[in-house]
Amino acid sequence: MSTFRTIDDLPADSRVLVRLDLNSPIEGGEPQDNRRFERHARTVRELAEAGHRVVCLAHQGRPGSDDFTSLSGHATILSGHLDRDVGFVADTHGEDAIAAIEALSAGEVLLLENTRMCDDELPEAEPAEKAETAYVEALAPYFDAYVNDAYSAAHRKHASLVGFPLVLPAYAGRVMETEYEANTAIARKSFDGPVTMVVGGTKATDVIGVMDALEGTVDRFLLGGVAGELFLRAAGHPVGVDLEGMDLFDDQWEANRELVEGILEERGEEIHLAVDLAYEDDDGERAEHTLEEIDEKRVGYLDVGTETVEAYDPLIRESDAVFVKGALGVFEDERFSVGTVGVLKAIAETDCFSVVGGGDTSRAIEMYGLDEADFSHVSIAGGAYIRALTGKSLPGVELLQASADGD
Ligand SMILES: Nc1ncnc2c1ncn2[C@@H]1O[C@H](COP(=O)(O)OP(=O)(O)OP(=O)(O)O)[C@@H](O)[C@H]1O
Ligand SMILES: O=C(O)[C@H](O)COP(=O)(O)O
Repeated sequence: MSTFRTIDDLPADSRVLVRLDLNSPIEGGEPQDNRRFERHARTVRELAEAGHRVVCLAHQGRPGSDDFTSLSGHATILSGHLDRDVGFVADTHGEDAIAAIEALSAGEVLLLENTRMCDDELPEAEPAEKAETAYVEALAPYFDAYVNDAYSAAHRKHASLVGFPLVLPAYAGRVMETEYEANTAIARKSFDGPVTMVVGGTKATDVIGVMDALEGTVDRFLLGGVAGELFLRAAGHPVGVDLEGMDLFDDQWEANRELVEGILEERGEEIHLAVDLAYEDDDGERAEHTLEEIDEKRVGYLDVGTETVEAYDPLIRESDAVFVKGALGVFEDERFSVGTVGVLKAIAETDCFSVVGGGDTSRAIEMYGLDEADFSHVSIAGGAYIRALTGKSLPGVELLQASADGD
């Protein structure tokens, strides 16, 4: 484990400023409950039950985007998970925020307004600069400690993530601890048997970068999704191209072509590609093509095929560790969930160390009735998970370590 201080080390009766990541899908203007609330509730509950005064910070969306909203609905959802009131004030650091902070009693919880509604939060800048913003200077004097629980945002150098830990003693929350442990395992742990990575999803550029960075760490990659088709294209199969109206493959192919061809040529033995692919036929049913049958891409492929799942299954079962980044198909449609659910089931049935990352992909676990307890860790991080896999440190994490070292 790192040299963080954790919330176990907090002095009694602290006034604690806690950074959470409650960034959520927004539907009809309302945040949708998801794993992030449940996970962060554990940290907040512990702090409140220990008698600290707990003031939470979080962001939602980016200025100008449709999901850039107030956090009032987030307070309601968090409150439901905690089974205790979460006060909300529609102010980031002005008079109303300060009055609400001052009115807080031991064990009470307050959520301040979306950090990104404060001009000082964005853009990214060095911690020393962020520590001198009006935002940090206005809030910090009201607190004894800063807790960063927002592992999934810890790759951002925003004021609420890097400013406060410079001016307040900083501690890791429970989510920060567990995410850090699991997501850096690929770099820190050594495994006796094969290490496998399941790679899919739509963000091919990201995952291909991960594959490049993990040379020598991962023994084999099982591919599907968009990245899988790009590798098949590099192997000479006429897939991985955009059909009319599609915008998934060609740009990512241009951006990654050399890398994909290089990986395939130099590390081909590590790369396992689909042997069949699934599509929607004219009757709206799932249908499959073997690679041999594909002489031209005529349909959009939405999943790996059944034979591919059969080929991947034993490779997973003999692994000592499996990391998942991205779904093997459009699992949100049950007809095209075979690949994603097939590999997740195989992982769940083994004792291997397993991490499932990516907000979209991890949703398949509850959608298809799998038990989260059958995985070592289901990450709530997207970009931060990618960075951890590629061995990069996160500014928010570094500052927690620096804060502990400075004592
Ligand atoms: N062949 C495919 N064509 C189109 N979409 C696909 C295909 N295969 C998988 N997907 C989609 O990929 C999505 C999941 O991958 P994504 O790249 O969003 O990664 P993630 O790691 O789960 O999420 P995030 O990085 O956003 O946290 C799923 O929603 C699925 O529908
Ligand atoms: O949802 C996330 O992945 C994090 O909250 C980071 O959000 P961002 O990409 O808008 O910084």
